[in-house]
Amino acid sequence: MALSDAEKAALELLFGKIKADAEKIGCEAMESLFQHHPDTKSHFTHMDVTPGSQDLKTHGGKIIHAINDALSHYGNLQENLAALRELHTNKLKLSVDTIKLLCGCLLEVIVKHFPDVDKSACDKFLNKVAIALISS
Ligand code: HEM
Repeated sequence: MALSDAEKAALELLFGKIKADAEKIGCEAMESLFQHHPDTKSHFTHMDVTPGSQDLKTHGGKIIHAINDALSHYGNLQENLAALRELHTNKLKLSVDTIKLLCGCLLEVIVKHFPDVDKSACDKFLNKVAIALISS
């Protein structure tokens, strides 16, 4: 189901705050991914995956900015995420289920930092991003 205007507005407000701490929050999501799903580390052998490493902060920041950008282009998600879809589908050969693992970890981290978040709207949006990141 599509996000309502109210849900989208609330998420924009939320991501405005998340963006201000993008590296920290993105890094925590990556740490959670590796903790709960250690197999996913195999995609990051070229990075320092030690918790709190600069690599994880930089990469985490990129993820948050990409998701925030996708929210700004919500009506046009497919086009906005075309380059990242090419990367994650064709180059990295990830499945949508693997992408959703990170979405789940990110949601957990967001709830920790912003307990009042509309969890279901956030989950709905992250799910749409996951689907748009992988072409079947
Ligand atoms: C919501 C989910 C995700 C988003 C928004 C996302 C976003 C991104 C972004 C923005 C980049 C950087 C692209 C660039 O530098 O041009 C990237 C790279 C990458 N992503 Fe994802 N990603 C997601 C999920 C995942 C998952 C679950 C994995 C693996 C388990 C993964 C593996 C990678 C890898 C290996 C790279 C290349 C890293 C590098 O060499 O710099 N991504 N992703």
